[in-house]
Amino acid sequence: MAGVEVEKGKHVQELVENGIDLPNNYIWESANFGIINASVPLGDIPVIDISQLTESKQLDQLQSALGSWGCFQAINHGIENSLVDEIRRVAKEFFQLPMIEKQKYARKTGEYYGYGNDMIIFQNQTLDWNDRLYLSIIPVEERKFQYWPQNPESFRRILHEYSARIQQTEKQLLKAMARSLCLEEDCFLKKLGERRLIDARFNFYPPCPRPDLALGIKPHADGSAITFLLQDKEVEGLQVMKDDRWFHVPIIPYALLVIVGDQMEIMTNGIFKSPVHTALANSKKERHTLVIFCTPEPGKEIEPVGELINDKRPRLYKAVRNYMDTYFNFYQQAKRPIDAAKF
Ligand SMILES: O=C(O)CCC(=O)C(=O)O
Ligand SMILES: [Fe+2]
Repeated sequence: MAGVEVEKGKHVQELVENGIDLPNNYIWESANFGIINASVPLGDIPVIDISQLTESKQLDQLQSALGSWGCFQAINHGIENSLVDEIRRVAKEFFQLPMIEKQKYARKTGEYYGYGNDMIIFQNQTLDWNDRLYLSIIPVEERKFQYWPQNPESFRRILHEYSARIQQTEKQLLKAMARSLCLEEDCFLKKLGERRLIDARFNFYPPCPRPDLALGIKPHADGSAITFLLQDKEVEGLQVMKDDRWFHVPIIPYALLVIVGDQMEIMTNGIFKSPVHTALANSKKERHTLVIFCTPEPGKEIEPVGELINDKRPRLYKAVRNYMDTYFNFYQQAKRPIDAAKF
């Protein structure tokens, strides 16, 4: 990925603090997957107690959720409410720091990690109304601590605890996903590799002067295997597409929204769906979310599981290595990035 960024823009927060009108490069003529619409229906997204995934009823529920919505609200995920409160608090405190303090962790042009805003990859790209802090959390030895805030003082400790819990949940869920498809339970874990990566992306959406014209995050499908999204406790904004229609994702304050990523769609030969989703901007309230991306070990080749290819279901995807390299080429086109991996 390094080197593809053509230019680095201003943080959204700086635009807001300088009181300027919405710049042209944030304005969507019409979003690729439909126009911005704040009045879509609330989605009936399945809610699954993931402490019960040993039971066949819950496994059936899981399979059905991931094959239709491509996401579900996980409750009883093993991360205590107090830790969720803590991570929300330190994230908010970080984004409230003066710009000069946050800039100590600034993302370098062309790199992923650090504090920054939407990467400018195309000359005429429409930008997301969002600032973010992007950190690699697993494997622990590969953390780039120069980007891990030391202010607020407890940030690193709390993120470390959260990472450990997420890592357990990821493993448990990847096994359950395999079992729900009658596959050997380590099947996805092996495909993704021992040294697979987990990244954290703290999203901050400042209030936006024209939420009818700008988007918090453009429509996209995640390039991960699976994603854990901790929504803002109070402020809505996330929409997910199902059968070509948009739905609001309801807030369940301590649930994690588990989203199928493109790698999982490839491994399951299209049985699990990597859904297109977007986040709206909000005129009055700021919004914070924490997104955890679980991705394959770098260089691993990802392809459909053999057992999921048969006469009724021909192979849909090629083997793909370093899928994220192709990801941004499709980022802003009117098709899902995963189409790059189709035959
Ligand atoms: O913040 C949200 O609600 C969505 C974020 C998201 O989809 C992402 O960071 O990939
Ligand atoms: Fe996403």
